[in-house]
Amino acid sequence: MSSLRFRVVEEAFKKKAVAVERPEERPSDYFAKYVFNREKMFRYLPRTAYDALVDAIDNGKPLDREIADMVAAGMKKWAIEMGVTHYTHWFHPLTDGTAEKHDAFVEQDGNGGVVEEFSGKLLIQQEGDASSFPNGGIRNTFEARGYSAWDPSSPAFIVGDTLCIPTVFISYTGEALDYKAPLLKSLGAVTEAALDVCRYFDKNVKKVYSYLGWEQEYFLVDEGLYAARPDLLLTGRTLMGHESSKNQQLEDHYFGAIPTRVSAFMQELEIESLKLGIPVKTRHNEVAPNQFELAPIYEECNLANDHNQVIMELMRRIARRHGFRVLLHEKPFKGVNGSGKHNNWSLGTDTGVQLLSPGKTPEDNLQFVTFLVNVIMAVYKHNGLLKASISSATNAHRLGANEAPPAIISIFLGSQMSQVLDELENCSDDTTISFHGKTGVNLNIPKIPELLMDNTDRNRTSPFAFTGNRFEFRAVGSSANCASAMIVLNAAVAHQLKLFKIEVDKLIESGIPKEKSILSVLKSYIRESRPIRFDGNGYSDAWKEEACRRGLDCETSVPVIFDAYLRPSSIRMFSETGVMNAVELAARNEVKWETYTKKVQIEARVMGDLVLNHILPVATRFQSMLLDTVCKIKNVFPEEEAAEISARDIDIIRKIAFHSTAIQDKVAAMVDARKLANKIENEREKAVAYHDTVVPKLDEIRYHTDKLELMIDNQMWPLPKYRELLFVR
Ligand SMILES: NC(=O)CC[C@H](N)C(=O)O
Repeated sequence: MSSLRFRVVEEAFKKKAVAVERPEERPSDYFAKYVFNREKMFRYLPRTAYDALVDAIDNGKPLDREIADMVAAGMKKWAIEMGVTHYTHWFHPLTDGTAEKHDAFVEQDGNGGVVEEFSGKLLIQQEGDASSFPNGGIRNTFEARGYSAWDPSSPAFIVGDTLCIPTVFISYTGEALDYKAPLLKSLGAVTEAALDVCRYFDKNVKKVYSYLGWEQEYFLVDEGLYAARPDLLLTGRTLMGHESSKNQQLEDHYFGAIPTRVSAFMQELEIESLKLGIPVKTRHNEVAPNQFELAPIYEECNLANDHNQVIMELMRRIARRHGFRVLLHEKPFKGVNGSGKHNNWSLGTDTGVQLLSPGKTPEDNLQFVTFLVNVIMAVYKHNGLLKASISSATNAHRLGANEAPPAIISIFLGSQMSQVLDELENCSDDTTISFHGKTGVNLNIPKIPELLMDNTDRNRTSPFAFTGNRFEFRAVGSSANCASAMIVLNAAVAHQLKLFKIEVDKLIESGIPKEKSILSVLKSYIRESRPIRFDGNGYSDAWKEEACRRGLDCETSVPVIFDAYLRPSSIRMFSETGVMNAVELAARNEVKWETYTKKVQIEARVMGDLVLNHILPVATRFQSMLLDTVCKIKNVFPEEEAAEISARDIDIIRKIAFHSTAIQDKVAAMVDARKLANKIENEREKAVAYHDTVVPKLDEIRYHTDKLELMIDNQMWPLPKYRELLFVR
């Protein structure tokens, strides 16, 4: 009998919700308690330092050393009052995680004692060992320096006894080694390009913001059960497991009553998030059993992304206090919904206009259509690159099934907006615009309903859906750093808006009125970008064929998908927007290929260990028990009767032999494939070899193991089964 499995199941069943200590104040009182936000800046900084810092945050003005010293002193004072003893530069290396190295404030005072100090120098910049983080060959170990530099646009915050300072991480030669540096550059590019275009419509606009509202999906699994699954522990997903008879078919989990242990976890997570200034808003059961979702109110993109990184860490920590492990993997369980992190993206102005929201007047709507069509055009031109931005070894398991979009980027507009664009494209130039003297311009832009139906049912299979006032990039994976997708999207839209402006300006210079120039360019874009628009079922084979015919990127091999970063059109787009140069792009791809290989390699090793040391020995033992029974039957009964009685057991013995042999052979083949792939030096070719020769073996081994799970005595099966992992809570 498998004692560990039964013990953990029994213990999990006994667990009760952990009591959560609720603060006495209301959320609005403790919101951002641990954040050095404007209110605290005002309180703890001299006026000159406050003004300079606000100018740096709002307008990117550089801060001088003297001001940095004042800011550091104010931050330290606040942090020490909050009981803080350490500080850290907090950054996002290319690992899909965060990094922090804590230093105490203490310094020797020269008299045998210590004082607590924190200078502007330490706030602004710190040296780190770049070669110990993924760097794609940019830093060799013998010249390993890199440094982290303060990002004043994201406020410092306190976790435990440590003051965390958001920073970018770059090599000494200036290349970005993280997600934040290129994200900030892409945001600078898009807000500047969008501002230029906004000025066609409103000269009073001074600033444009790029917003992000992420939705974090995740699973919770009881900690004991998790510990009894080496595959979950080491790879984040189950490499084997026959599907549970009941899973999500009844659609009874989605939006259902939140289980009590989970509800306690969510309450604590929300309290801690609010204290860190994260405006968490929505919580609910997701589609798969034991799957849940959390979403905040949207924020400026860089801040929103920092908050997502903070919250993933918080989830991991708080889950453990509640006897759970949180699974952020995109597809922890085969056959049920995977987890996405839908990125709701939009642009807005300092005058309060949402640029992707239909307006009330025809002029407003021309502005709306301008931004809408340019986004569509950017996504069309860079659809392969956008796919590369969300692709990973883990997300590959999720795409294409259970409400996750397929591995082809297309845009869902919904019938109303599609109709508006069709009408625009087909109307003649003269009938489109008519002037009414000085009172303004009458644009015969088709009437756009103010409230567009958010047709969520039909956009479920769309990777990029328009939802009335924003786009929802649904293909992003739950474990990803949103920045990967946001860098590409913001940069591509920035580039597109710049091209648009050049074209429109040329027409205006040739004497064509502004509105007419804008419309004429838009019409050509609507025509050109038509292939990216698709409102149908993204899962159908017909769409796959159709998408290839339309010239959309239909590549499904993750390592090959990454090639999109190095296409001339991508390099041009990134360099012309100043977001990344060719060296950085090449280095990042090295990291992507290497990470892909290592993830598959780890899975292959875990799989080999599990089947050889956990599953096959049990299969043999059970088979031998059946053989015993068959022999005993033979001793007791006449030959014919014995054959009849033991027929079922003999059948199972044969099947176990068949599947066990298959597993043995396939593990050997997988090991050979790995050995061969490991000899390849080129990272891209190695990743391709892993994809083509190792990944299929994992699926084949799983097939046979899952068959064994169905025939071996339940008492003997060593790993917690899907029904236990998904339904015990
Ligand atoms: N209801 C939903 O939106 C499901 C989304 C799905 N879990 C995904 O992978 O994206």
